[in-house]
Amino acid sequence: MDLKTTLTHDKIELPNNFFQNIQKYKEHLFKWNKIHNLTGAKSEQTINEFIYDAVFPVSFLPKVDSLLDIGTGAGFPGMILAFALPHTEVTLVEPLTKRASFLQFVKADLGLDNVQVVKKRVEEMQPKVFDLITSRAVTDTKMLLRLSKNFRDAHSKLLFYKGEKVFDEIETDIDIKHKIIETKNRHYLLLGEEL
Ligand SMILES: C[S@@+](CC[C@H](N)C(=O)[O-])C[C@H]1O[C@@H](n2cnc3c(N)ncnc32)[C@H](O)[C@@H]1O
Repeated sequence: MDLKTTLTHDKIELPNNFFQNIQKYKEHLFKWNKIHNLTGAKSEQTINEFIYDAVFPVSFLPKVDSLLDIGTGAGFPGMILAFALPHTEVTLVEPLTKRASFLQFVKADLGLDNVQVVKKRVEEMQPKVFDLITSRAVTDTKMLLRLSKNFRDAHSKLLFYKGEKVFDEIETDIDIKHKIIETKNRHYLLLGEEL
């Protein structure tokens, strides 16, 4: 996949320095991933697919001032969204030392003023309301709703990156409005009282 061509074709609005940041991020990820097991995505092709998957929601998300990404791992989707949304304060919560250190290194090296890395489990964070909460490949929807309780109010939106299992997950007692945005490889589950 040629990431730039695909994103330009999809008319996804991105800041001027987005691809510069992506280039540096990928270089760091390749180096760190050789030593530490940061992500299963090893080839450039797979990493480009992960980046596309992370950033695609910019095409349908409302403007948000603050974002919490639960379990960012090596950067998906929170770090990629932070490159795409430089005016959004992005908090990345990740308990594993190596992954949190990598995120902190990327923040420092790329000079990302809008990123904060919290090396904790989300349950250990002080309560605070965010406009948007994201999460990919961490746990099921019911548990994510439980884990995010202290970090949202009636105005907040949640965006969970899901596969086809999403249909089973939303059949259980979820008492919040939702929409599913489907692409070829992804079911984006958007939730919120005000949808
Ligand atoms: C399978 S990885 C997915 C990482 C990344 N979101 C991605 O899609 O590539 C799950 C991540 O969630 C983190 N995690 C697990 N439980 C968590 C919790 N309670 N709070 C915050 N992060 C958690 C793990 O440390 C791990 O890095």
